[in-house]
Amino acid sequence: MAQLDIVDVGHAYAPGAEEERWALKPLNLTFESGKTYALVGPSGCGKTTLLNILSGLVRPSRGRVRFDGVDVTALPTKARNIAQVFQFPVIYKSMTVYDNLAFPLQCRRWDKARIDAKVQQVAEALDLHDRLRQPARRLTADDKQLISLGRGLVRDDVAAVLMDEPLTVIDPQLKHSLRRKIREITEQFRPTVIYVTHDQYEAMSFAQELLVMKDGRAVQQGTPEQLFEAPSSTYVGYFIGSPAMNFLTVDHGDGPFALGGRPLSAAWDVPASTLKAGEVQVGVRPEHVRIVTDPGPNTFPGRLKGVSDHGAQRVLEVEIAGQPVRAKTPRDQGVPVGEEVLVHLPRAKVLPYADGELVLRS
Ligand SMILES: Nc1ncnc2c1ncn2[C@@H]1O[C@H](COP(=O)(O)OP(=O)(O)OP(=O)(O)O)[C@@H](O)[C@H]1O
Repeated sequence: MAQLDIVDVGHAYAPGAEEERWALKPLNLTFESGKTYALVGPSGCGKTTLLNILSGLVRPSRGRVRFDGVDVTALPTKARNIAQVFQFPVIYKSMTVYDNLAFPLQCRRWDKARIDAKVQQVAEALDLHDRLRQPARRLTADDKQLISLGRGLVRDDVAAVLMDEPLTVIDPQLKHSLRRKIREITEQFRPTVIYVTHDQYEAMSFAQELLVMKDGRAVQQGTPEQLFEAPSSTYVGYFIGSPAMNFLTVDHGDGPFALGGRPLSAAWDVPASTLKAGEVQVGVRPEHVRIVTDPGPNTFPGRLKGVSDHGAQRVLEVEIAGQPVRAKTPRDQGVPVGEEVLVHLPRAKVLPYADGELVLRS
């Protein structure tokens, strides 16, 4: 498996377009060997363009693509030695499951015994070992998608596995198990994986690192935990997490922040001199918001506006100083009686944002 480097790569579909309108603004990225990455963001943010630049389907308007230090920018897809899994499973319909998995190795002229050992190993991992003699066309869509992945994994020399929304056509009830299966397999075989999805939950539960994209830019890269605990912008805070992060506009003068006339402390102090005139917000995840019975620091009177069920948890819709706040609480905690509630925002989990960007600890 290879390390993939994107060096000052940018792309415009319309030649001559000004850089601000490029589908992918010039950027530098490293995808380390053996790690799983998810490119995540709303439709049109440039995920597929970046993936296609890695696969060679799109030649970037600018910059270089390197696999293990070798410049592959000018190489076509088939010379890059990558495996691809698309939205729709790609299988050889007339072949058995065995032959689908064996085909890439036959093309590489492996001997029969070696092919057999490798196909058996990968089929075991995919849970397809008892269906190797079946025609591949008879399998369900999720199993066909596993074959697409398996065809990449049988090759020892594959540089990376690129997946573009591989769960799109899978039945909702099978998505969860297929995602778990793909994750188990990638942990076992440790390929370099770049996985494109617009679904943040899919990205968070699959990848070791996420790259959040917006308007052709990579706005934050980090582990699921880093993106959850410290979104670098309100955009990432809204995009990652369910429900989204709460953002509350606060008053700020020379002293600490205030919400509805009461002091509100953030995880770190932000000197007033570092804040420009724009809007200042604090962000706090619904998972960290607490409904309490006693007044205290960072505790605000609120009104309970609604309750919704999220499986094992409930989401309480509260209003503090006229602003909506969501609290995610375990189901067994019960629902407060009456409309008047006290809401605690734990200081360590309250992050400061100015003009939509996280204010870093100075
Ligand atoms: N072949 C193309 N020709 C012209 N413009 C394109 C082409 N492909 C993509 N674009 C534009 O480039 C931008 C980025 O598209 P891209 O498909 O990379 O985004 P995406 O995040 O993968 O979105 P989606 O999830 O909808 O595929 C969009 O504005 C899109 O309309």
